[in-house]
Amino acid sequence: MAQKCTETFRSTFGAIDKQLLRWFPGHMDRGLKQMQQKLKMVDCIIEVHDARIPFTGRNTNFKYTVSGIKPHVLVLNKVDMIEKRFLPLLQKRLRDENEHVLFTNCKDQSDSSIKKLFSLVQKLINSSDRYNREGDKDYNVMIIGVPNVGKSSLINKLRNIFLNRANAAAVGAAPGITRSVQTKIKICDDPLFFLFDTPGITIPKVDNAEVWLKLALCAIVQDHLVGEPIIADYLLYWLNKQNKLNYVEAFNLEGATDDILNVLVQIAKQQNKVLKMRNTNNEYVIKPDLTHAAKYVIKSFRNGTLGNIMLDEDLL
Ligand SMILES: Nc1nc2c(ncn2[C@@H]2O[C@H](COP(=O)(O)OP(=O)(O)OP(=O)(O)O)[C@@H](O)[C@H]2O)c(=O)[nH]1
Repeated sequence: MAQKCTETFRSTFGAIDKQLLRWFPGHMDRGLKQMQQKLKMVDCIIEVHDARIPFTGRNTNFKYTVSGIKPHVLVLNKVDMIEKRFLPLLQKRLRDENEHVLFTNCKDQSDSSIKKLFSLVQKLINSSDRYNREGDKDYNVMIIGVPNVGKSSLINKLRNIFLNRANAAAVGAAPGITRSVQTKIKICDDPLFFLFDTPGITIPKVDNAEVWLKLALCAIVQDHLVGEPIIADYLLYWLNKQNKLNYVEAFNLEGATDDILNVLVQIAKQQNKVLKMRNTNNEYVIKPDLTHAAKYVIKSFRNGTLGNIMLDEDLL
C-alpha cells in the first residue's frame, strides 16, 4: 500500500528540486558570508535542528569545514513533538557520532535543558584553547541552523532566563524570519555571554526527494514551493509505512488507504470546502477544495493531532 505515493513524488521531484534550490535566496548567501566573517570572534557553535528530523537536512558541512575545531553543540529543539521513547536512542546514536547533544522545548517555560545548555557551552569553551580570543573573558557563541527550527526562540529563552530581559529575536511560524546577522545579543552579565543570531540559515543538506518532503512537513521550506497535496501525499505514505493509522479516525475515514485524492476529497466534503469553477463548456461546476484539505492534513501533523511523530524513525 505504501508504495503508491513514492511514485507520485518521484515523478514530480525534478521540478520541485529546481524550484526549491532557487528558493534559498540571496539573503541566505549573504548571511552565510557574514557568518563566516563573524566566526573568528566566536568560541562555540550551537547548531539548532528540529527533533522530528534529527538526521534529515542537517548541514553537517558547516560543522566539519566552516566551524572547524571550535566546540559544537547540537540542540534538537521541539522535543515536545516527538515520542519520549526515542530520546535515549537518539542520545546514544549521536554520542557515538561524537556529538554533544541536548534536547530542548522552547515552548516550555520550565525546561531545564536550557540551563544545561548554558553550562555545557561554558564547559566546552573553557576546555578549548579559544585560540582566536586570547585574553578575552567573555563568551561568544553563534547559533546556526536551517530555517524555522527555533533559533530565535532559543535565544529569547536564554535571554529571559539569564538576563531576565524581553525577547531580542523575532519568532515566527513561517520559515525565514531571521534575516540578518544581528549585533551581539547579550544573554548573561556574569559571566559575560553573547550570542550571534544568524539569518537562519544554513542551507539544508538534501540528498533525495524525501528530504525535501520531510523538511516541508516540518515547515523548513515553504509549503507552496513543494505543493500542499504532494506534502500531504508524502505524509500519508509515511504514516502507512510506519503503520501509524490514527489518521483514519482523525480524518473520519472508513479505513486505511494510500489514495490521497480520496482522502482530500473526503476532508473537503466533510468541511464543506468547495470551489466554484467553470468547466470546458463554460458551465459552473462545484469541486472539492483539495488544497484546503491538504493544508488541513499538514496542519494535523504540525499541531500534534496525528500524535507525536519523529519522521526519521526509520533512520534510527
Ligand atoms: N512545539 C514547539 N514549537 C517551537 C519550539 N521552538 C520554537 N517553536 C516554534 O517554531 C516556530 C519557529 O521558531 P523561530 O524561533 O522563529 O525559528 P527560527 O529558527 O529562528 O526561524 P527562522 O528565523 O525562520 O530561521 C515558531 O512558531 C515557534 O513558536 C519548541 O520547542 N516546540
